[in-house]
Amino acid sequence: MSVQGSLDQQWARVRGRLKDEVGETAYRSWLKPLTVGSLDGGQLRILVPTRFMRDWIRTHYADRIRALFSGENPGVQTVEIVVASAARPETAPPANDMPTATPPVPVAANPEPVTELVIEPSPSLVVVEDRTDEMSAPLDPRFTFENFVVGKPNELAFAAARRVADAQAVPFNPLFLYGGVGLGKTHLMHAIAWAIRKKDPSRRVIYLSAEKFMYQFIRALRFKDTMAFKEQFRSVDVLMIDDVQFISGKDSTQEEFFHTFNALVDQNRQVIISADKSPSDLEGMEERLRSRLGWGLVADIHPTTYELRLGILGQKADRIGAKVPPKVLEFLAHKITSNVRELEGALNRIVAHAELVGRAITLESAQDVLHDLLRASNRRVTIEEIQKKVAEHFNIRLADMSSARRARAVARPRQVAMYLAKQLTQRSLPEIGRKFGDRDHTTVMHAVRKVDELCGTDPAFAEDVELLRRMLEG
Ligand SMILES: Nc1ncnc2c1ncn2[C@@H]1O[C@H](COP(=O)(O)OP(=O)(O)OP(=O)(O)O)[C@@H](O)[C@H]1O
Repeated sequence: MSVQGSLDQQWARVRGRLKDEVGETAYRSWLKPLTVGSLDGGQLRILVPTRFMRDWIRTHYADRIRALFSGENPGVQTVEIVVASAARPETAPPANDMPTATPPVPVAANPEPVTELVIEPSPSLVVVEDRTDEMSAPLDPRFTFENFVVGKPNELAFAAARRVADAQAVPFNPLFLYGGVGLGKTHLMHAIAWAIRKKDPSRRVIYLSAEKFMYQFIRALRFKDTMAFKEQFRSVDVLMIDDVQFISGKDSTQEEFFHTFNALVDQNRQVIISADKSPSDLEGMEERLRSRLGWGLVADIHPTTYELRLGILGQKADRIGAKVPPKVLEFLAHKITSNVRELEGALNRIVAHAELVGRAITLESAQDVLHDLLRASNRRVTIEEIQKKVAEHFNIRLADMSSARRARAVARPRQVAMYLAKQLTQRSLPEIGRKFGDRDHTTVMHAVRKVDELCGTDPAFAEDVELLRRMLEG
């Protein structure tokens, strides 16, 4: 037998093993179109029909191909994945990624721009309990309902997600979750998938980002495989598409999505969508799609509050078994207000640092570790901000910063705010006095002295003041 002949045979065996390992769907999508090229000085060339397949295979399968092939043929030391028209895909895709004079099956009036064709695939397609589909990546095990901290800003979205997960019949279609970056949309979607999976493993749930939906669609177009694409998406029980704003302005993907969406809703299958904006605010989205997206329940996730941030930090610290003093958690909840992802990142950094240096976490160490982060959010602090933070901290009304009330519960926080205004701003005593309900500069002076004195005698009070100072100045 020729060398090529035996390579072909070895490849056939390797492919058989790969098929068993990755499953029929992934095999058909990615591995079947590959052919074996030459073996030269230990380097085996595997030929793929397109550049994006090359990149995907390199990232996901090249190591495995090498391991299996060298088992068949010890002469194989490395595997190189190369684009070559010699590859023989069953579906006969074009030889490269660039558009040909007659592009494959342009189904919509406005074909996608060419750049969409080279979007890097990544394994974010998750098919829960569809065991035949090995394209699936696992759901994030941390993203469960149990790990989701509920507060005012997300209670509606949480309740809606729970309802969808628990209901026997489709309660509203679609469920549309929207909110800013890092506020828990993906977390809730995964939580729904986990809950459904637990309750009824036979239900087919697909979760994927709109970007991957588009990628799959374009790939199906290129491989003239749109029937399989449609079948895959229209036969599910629950379809979740994350970050749907991604397909704004992508007309043919929108078109396909619209049909998929309608087909599922018509069959009373649950559709769950997330986006960074409400359906009516999704620019670049066809009117009929926008309107359909708003037909079910639209639930927004608001920016976090201090209480929610503190709750999330507490839960997260417990979960990772880290001993973080409450003051540090409060400090973080005050300082990192952008989104939950950053909040978690900050906590992780502090915990990792403490473990590394073998020291307990303190307010000082936290501040050191997060120096860069805090500096970035650092601005010149104003008296108004000081008043607001101090009022929040001591749980009094902001109006009492300027009111005439003299009860200790109000007067003491007011003094603290004056003290901090003196410390943290360039304002003179009379200026500060004016901001606190037109008080005299001697009142401010007295407040500064009083707070100084209390800090010397009452450690808990000193700690409070220090915490506030750090929060305000970063
Ligand atoms: N209420 C919450 N309780 C616990 N963890 C949360 C909560 N909200 C968000 N998180 C966590 O914050 C991180 C970011 O959340 P997620 O990825 O779901 O955000 P997103 O809204 O999908 O953001 P993006 O718009 O970037 O996709 C995740 O680690 C998630 O677990």
